[in-house]
Amino acid sequence: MTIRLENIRKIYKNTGITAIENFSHDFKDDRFIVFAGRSGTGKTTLLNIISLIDLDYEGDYFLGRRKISSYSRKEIEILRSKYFSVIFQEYELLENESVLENVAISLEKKLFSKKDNEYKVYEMLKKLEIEELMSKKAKFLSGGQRQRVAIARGLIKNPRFIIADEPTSSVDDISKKIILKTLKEYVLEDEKEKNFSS
Ligand SMILES: Nc1ncnc2c1ncn2[C@@H]1O[C@H](COP(=O)(O)OP(=O)(O)OP(=O)(O)O)[C@@H](O)[C@H]1O
Repeated sequence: MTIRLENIRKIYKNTGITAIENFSHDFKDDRFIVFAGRSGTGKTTLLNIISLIDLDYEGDYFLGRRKISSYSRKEIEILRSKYFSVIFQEYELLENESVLENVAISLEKKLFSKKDNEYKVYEMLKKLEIEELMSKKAKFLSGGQRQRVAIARGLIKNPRFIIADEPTSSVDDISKKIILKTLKEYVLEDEKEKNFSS
């Protein structure tokens, strides 16, 4: 599946700032893409548009063959939760819940038994090297561990697209390495596993 952006222009109405001007690109779902650029060049703005958080822009956005603007708000919400996982720098966890609960929350509970869910979470935590923290409450975790929990939560629902805005900017070096390795492996792994075909 491809995301196609055509002539995207974003003006923040409150300030009149043009954050994106005439941006066009095709994004394939089997690529690991990094946006680099000076502060204020529109990276976060673009990620918000791609992940269907910001719908207020000019230009066309195609998800697969269909234009996003042809869907209702409700349908867009469903698309967002089905196809995207978004990971921000300021990760929000349920502080009084365990790591297991924090990650399992994004699984479709009705599809699996509790035991199956636990196993899936365990396997994902293992990839991020935090399986030993499974029963620990979120409030007792370090910054790097918290971000790894957020990544596990994003990946376990098997999204087509994972959008991460500076996911390693405020974590320790070991967490940084593990996060990048896991994200790359996820993107480049066999396509067959992912949510339905394009
Ligand atoms: N909510 C907003 N309202 C008004 N202007 C905004 C808003 N968010 C961003 N901007 C402006 O849009 C431009 C692009 O900002 P954006 O945050 O997308 O850049 P960035 O490349 O992600 O920056 P950084 O690397 O510092 O995170 C900037 O000039 C910024 O001031």
